[in-house]
Amino acid sequence: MSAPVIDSPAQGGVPPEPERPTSGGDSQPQRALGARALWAALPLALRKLDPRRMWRRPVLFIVELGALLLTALAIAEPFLAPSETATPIPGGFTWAIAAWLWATVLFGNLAEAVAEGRGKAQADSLRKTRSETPARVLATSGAGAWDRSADPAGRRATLEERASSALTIGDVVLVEAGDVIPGDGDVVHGVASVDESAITGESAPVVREAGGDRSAVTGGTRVLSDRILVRITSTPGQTFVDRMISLVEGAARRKTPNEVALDVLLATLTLVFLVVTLTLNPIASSVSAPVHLAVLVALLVCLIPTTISALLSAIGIAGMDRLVRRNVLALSGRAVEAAGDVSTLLLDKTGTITYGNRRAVGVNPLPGVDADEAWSAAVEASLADTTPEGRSVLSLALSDGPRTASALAHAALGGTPAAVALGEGAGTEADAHPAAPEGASGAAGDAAPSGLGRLTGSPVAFSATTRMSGVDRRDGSALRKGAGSAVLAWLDAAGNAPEAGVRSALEAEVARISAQGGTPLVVAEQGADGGGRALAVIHLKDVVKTGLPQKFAQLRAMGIRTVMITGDNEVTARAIAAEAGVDDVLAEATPEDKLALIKQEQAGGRMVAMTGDGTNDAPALAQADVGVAMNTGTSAAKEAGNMVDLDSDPAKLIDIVAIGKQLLITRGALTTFSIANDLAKYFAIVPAMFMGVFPQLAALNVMGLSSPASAVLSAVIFNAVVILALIPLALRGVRYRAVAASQLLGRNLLVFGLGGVIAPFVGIKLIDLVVSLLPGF
Ligand SMILES: Nc1ncnc2c1ncn2[C@@H]1O[C@H](COP(=O)(O)OP(=O)(O)OP(=O)(O)O)[C@@H](O)[C@H]1O
Ligand SMILES: [K+]
Ligand SMILES: [Mg+2]
Repeated sequence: MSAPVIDSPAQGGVPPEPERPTSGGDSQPQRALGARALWAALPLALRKLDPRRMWRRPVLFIVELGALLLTALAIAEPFLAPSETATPIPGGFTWAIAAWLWATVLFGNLAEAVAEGRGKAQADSLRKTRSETPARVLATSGAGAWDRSADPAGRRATLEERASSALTIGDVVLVEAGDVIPGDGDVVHGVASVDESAITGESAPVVREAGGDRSAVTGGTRVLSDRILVRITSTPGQTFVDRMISLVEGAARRKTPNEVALDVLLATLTLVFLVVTLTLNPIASSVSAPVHLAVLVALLVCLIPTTISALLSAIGIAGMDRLVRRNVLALSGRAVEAAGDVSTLLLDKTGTITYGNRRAVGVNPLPGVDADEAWSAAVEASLADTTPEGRSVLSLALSDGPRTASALAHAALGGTPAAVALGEGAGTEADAHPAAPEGASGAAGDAAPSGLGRLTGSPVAFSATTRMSGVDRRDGSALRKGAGSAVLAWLDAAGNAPEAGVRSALEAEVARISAQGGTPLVVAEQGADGGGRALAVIHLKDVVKTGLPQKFAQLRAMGIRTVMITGDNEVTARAIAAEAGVDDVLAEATPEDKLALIKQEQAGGRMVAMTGDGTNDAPALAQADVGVAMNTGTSAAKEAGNMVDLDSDPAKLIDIVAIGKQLLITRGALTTFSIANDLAKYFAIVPAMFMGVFPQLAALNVMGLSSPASAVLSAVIFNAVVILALIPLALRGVRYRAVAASQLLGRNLLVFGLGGVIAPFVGIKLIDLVVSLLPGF
């Protein structure tokens, strides 16, 4: 819990944001914003005074120029002939104003520096994961070594030791239990449990495996068991951890379009006040002596919106930092803002709503098909299927299938070229399986693609668009397994629609599996001569993540509609949707359908968030306003989204939306406060400036300030101090509560608008009481 150190006057009644402990990524136990944090940020704040950096913040840049000008004037003044001015100026006045203008700029820089400094400790601990590790690179040229369709020569792969910093995209490295993964990549062979705590802070190991939606691994994490082949997908220096570091340090941050727009508005306002101030003397010259330069600059600085300009970037950085503390990496500030306005959340099913560990648990023959034939077809249709689902069919057949199917599965699981490269004997799995006949393992010398044992023909890989996988046999016949509708359409197209009896049995089986939330895969065969039939239904099982219904109810209360979009069939989708508690489902969706749905929602003016993990979700993640990729997902998904959730928790969007809303509200509130504040300062300074000339103006001196010089200096001091006082609020954020936006707006206008008007009157008066003690003021 960060303790509010300085309470701003406008903050009354806004309870501090409740902060939960996060599972990890937060190496600082406390982020209390005390004097220590401000002190630690001072060097950076001083470096930010460099005009080459300053000009990006035009309002503060004007203040810096004013400070420079008055410093020069203060130095030169003793050597200049005294001239009469409208305001009586005591000695040291110019110095005092100049000093407080420097303080104003410094406080503005401090706000940004403190915000940036908060990620420092985490960045340092992330840096440790980037240490150099030796990598064992597969020396056979590129893909051939592990590609199943490669020439059998690929089996003679050798390993070459190389430094992790010398890896290039496309290298395939061998990583074994105990090794640190040398770079970001996708697992192309094998399954391993991986300790990702260095990045996620979560100590439970995660499973990473080839082929599916859980294939991405991050450099710097450690393999705990087994061995995997990883194809490197990013060059050293541009890895996920590198991006994380620059993110938590705020180095990668760019102004969001909204911030740019606000900046332009504030700069325009500044320009207007600049013109007003510059024309003051020429206009007043007929009735009055000129206004002293220090008073003019003070007036300008008090009128321009310094408060919000100083705090603007800190508010944005703090929003991203709050996400990091909840283990969400926002890769763009724009996404954080968009999150505040999200009204629809689309979620992928497998791996997002479910754990994504979809495994075959049964192969059920259809009427007229014997078990042997059904299982063998299921295995054969999975021989070339590299997805975890496909491999799970082989493992199931190996352990539970009839003898022929089991032997076939055994042949396929042993002796792939990749397995040879890994040093796996062609009989690793056979040892556990006595039924495996001699000679079934290893496919060397076979005419078939190496390692695929009995696969004679060309493999048909799974795609989310066809929703099928299988094999086209040499003799012209073909096997397919996949979504019921897809396989039936495949049979139908060749005039092989199953007869009524089979069809109803098939439908009953599909319905039975679907009703349990399982994924049914129908296996079918078509001969070269035209005949064809459905053979079996494979039951894939997955588990819904816990605690989702309550979380989705919370999203509903926030006005966000949740829609699950899945490639799975309607019944399965509905079963899972009911269990998870989402509002709506779109079933049998192809990647194009997902994309189209997002575009359609966006066309209706709605902000859309999407969470997903698969490569087939990537286009949708990229199109969504907020695209949250699960950390368990593929590199492509993580690349496409603008946020990554290290905890892979679809309900994380609740936090993301709350933080986005809080960011928008905080910025709105502080903008209101800043502008209301500046108007009030006008009443302090203008009467003071001309009181000598127009005594009637004394009526405007409602605060009863001690002298014109004290009034001007007090206003400048207040203007600087208010920035410092509001830094904690800017970083912590105005508390967001799930109430109607209009209610929130009204309340904030009242608190921050009224507060902004009243605060300077009280503050300036108090400062004036102190300043008036100075001689001459
Ligand atoms: N290895 C496979 N072989 C054949 N068909 C498959 C395979 N894996 C999945 N399918 C079928 O294709 C459909 C779409 O699969 P996929 O996992 O790509 O869907 P998705 O759009 O990512 O949706 P979700 O991940 O939410 O289930 C599945 O529902 C299933 O019917
Ligand atoms: K100001
Ligand atoms: Mg998916």
